[in-house]
Amino acid sequence: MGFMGDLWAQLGSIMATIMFVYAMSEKFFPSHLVSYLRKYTHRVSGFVYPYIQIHFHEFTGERLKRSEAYTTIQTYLSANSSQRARSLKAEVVKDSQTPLVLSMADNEEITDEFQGVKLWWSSNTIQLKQQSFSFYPTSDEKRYLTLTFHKRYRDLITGSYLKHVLDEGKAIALKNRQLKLYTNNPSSSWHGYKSTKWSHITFEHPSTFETLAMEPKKKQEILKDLVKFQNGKEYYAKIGKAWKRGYLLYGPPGTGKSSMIAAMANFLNYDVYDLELTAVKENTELRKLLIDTTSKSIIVIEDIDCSLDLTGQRKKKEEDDDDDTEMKDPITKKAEEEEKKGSKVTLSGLLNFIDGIWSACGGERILVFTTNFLDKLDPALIRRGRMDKHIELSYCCYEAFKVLAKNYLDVESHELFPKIEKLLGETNMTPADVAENLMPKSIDEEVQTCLQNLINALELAKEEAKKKMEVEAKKKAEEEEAQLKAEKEKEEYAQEEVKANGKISGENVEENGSNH
Ligand SMILES: Nc1ncnc2c1ncn2[C@@H]1O[C@H](COP(=O)(O)OP(=O)(O)OP(=O)(O)O)[C@@H](O)[C@H]1O
Ligand SMILES: [Mg+2]
Repeated sequence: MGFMGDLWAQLGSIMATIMFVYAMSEKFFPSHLVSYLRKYTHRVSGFVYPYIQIHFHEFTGERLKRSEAYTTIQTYLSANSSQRARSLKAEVVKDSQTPLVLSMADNEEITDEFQGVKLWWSSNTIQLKQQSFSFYPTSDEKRYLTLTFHKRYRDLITGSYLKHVLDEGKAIALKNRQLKLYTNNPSSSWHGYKSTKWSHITFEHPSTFETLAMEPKKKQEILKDLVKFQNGKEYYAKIGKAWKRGYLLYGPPGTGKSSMIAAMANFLNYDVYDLELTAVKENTELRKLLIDTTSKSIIVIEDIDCSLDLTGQRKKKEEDDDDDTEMKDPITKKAEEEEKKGSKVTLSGLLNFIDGIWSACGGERILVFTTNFLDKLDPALIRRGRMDKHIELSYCCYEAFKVLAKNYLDVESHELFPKIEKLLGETNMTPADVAENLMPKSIDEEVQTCLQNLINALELAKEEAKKKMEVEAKKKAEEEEAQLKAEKEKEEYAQEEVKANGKISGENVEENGSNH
C-alpha cells in the first residue's frame, strides 16, 4: 500500500496540476471547450484515481479571515510533522509559549496514520495575480493544506479522523498558549473606542505545585480536586451544576496563598483574572466584569476582608452619615457622595456574583478568595456551595521545609534536619521566612551555613515568642490582679455603704421613736 499509495498521491498531484492548467487555460481557450475537457478528465480521473482530496484554505470568506480549521490542523501537523517532514518552516506565533513554532514547509508532504489507515497531508501554494488595490492586506500567494486518502475510508476520515485532528490541534494550542494575567480597569475608562474592562499582561509566575511548600498529603488532595474539576465537564452537566468551583485560601501573610493561585494557573493552564474589588463601583459593574471573563480561567479576589466591608456595617454607616448631610456645603456634599460611590459593592452583590449570573456564564471557571482572617468573613460568603473548598495555608511544617530545602539548596537530607524539625515543631515561622533564611547569601555559601542560618533564625524566633508570651502572661496577670483589686474595693465600698445606711436608718428609727 505504501509504495502504491505514494504513487497514487503523485498521480493526484499531477491531476491537480492539470486542473490548475485548465483554470489558467480559460483565458486562452473558448469556455465551452474548457468545461467539456474538465468534465471529461474528471470522469476519467475518478475511474483510475481512487483517492479523495480535501483542501483547507488558509484564508476564507470575503474579509480574508484566517480559517480556524487551517490553523488548528496546522497546529496538529506541527506537532506531528516536526519530526517527520524533511523541510520545515519556523514562525513566531502570537500568544504561544514556544518562541518558534515549527511546521511543514510549503510544498512539503507528510503521511499520517489513523486506525491503521494511511493518509497524506501536503501544504501547497498557488501564485495569484497581483491585486491592484485591496483594503485588506493580501499576499500574492494562497496557501492551503490538502488531505489525500483512499475513497474506501471516506466515512472514517470525514467523520472520526477530522474530528480527532481538530480536537488534538485545539488541545495542543491550549497547552502551548501563553497564559495571561488580567486586572480590571476602573469603570470610568470603560467607554470609548476600543475600551476594555480588563487589561492583561503575560502571566509568567514561576510558582508550581513542585515549588510550593506544604504537606504532601494536602498537596495531593488539592491536585486531585483540580484534576477532577478540569475533567468534570460531563459530571457537572449530569448533576445540573455550572462548571465552576470556589476555593477559599486562608492563613497568615507569607504562607503561600498567592503562590498557590499561580501554581493552580500553571497546573491547569488557565488565565488569571485578578479582580480588584475596590476599583468596582457597584454590583452591576461586578456582573459586567464577570461576563467579560473567558472560560478556562481563575478569578481571584485577594484579601476579601480588606476589599470590602462585608459585614453589613457599611449600610448602617451610610445611613448615619445621611442625617447631617443637609448641613454641609455643596462641595463637601459632592465629594462625600463621590466617595460613597467609590465602592458600593455589597455582600449581596458579591453573593449574586458567585451564585447568580455566574452560574449561567458558561463554564470552566475557578473562583479563589484569599484572606488572612477567616473569622472576619460573613458566614454567608463562605458557606459550602459558594466556596466549595477551604484550604488553610499555615506556618511551615517539617514536610514543607523539606520541599524548600530541596528547591533552594538541592538537599534531601542533612545532619541538621532533625534539629530543624524539632525547632519547627516548637515555633511558628511562615514558609516565606523559612525560604528567606534558607536562601544562600552569596554564590559560594555552603548548605551547612544556610541550614545553620535557618536554625539561628528559628532559635531567635523561639526566643522572641517566649519573651512575648512572658510579657503577655505578665500583662494578663497584672490585669487580673487589678481586676481582683477593683472588685475587692467595690465590695468593701458596698459593705461600707450598707453599714452607713444601716446606721442612718437606725438613727431614723430612734428619731421616729422619740417623736412618738
Ligand atoms: N508555601 C510556600 N511554598 C513556597 N514558597 C512560599 C510559600 N509561602 C510563601 N512562599 C514564598 O514567600 C513569598 C510570599 O508568599 P505569598 O505571596 O504566596 O504569600 P501570601 O500567603 O499570599 O501572603 P499575603 O497574605 O501577604 O498575600 C513567595 O514569593 C514565595 O517565594
Ligand atoms: Mg498574597
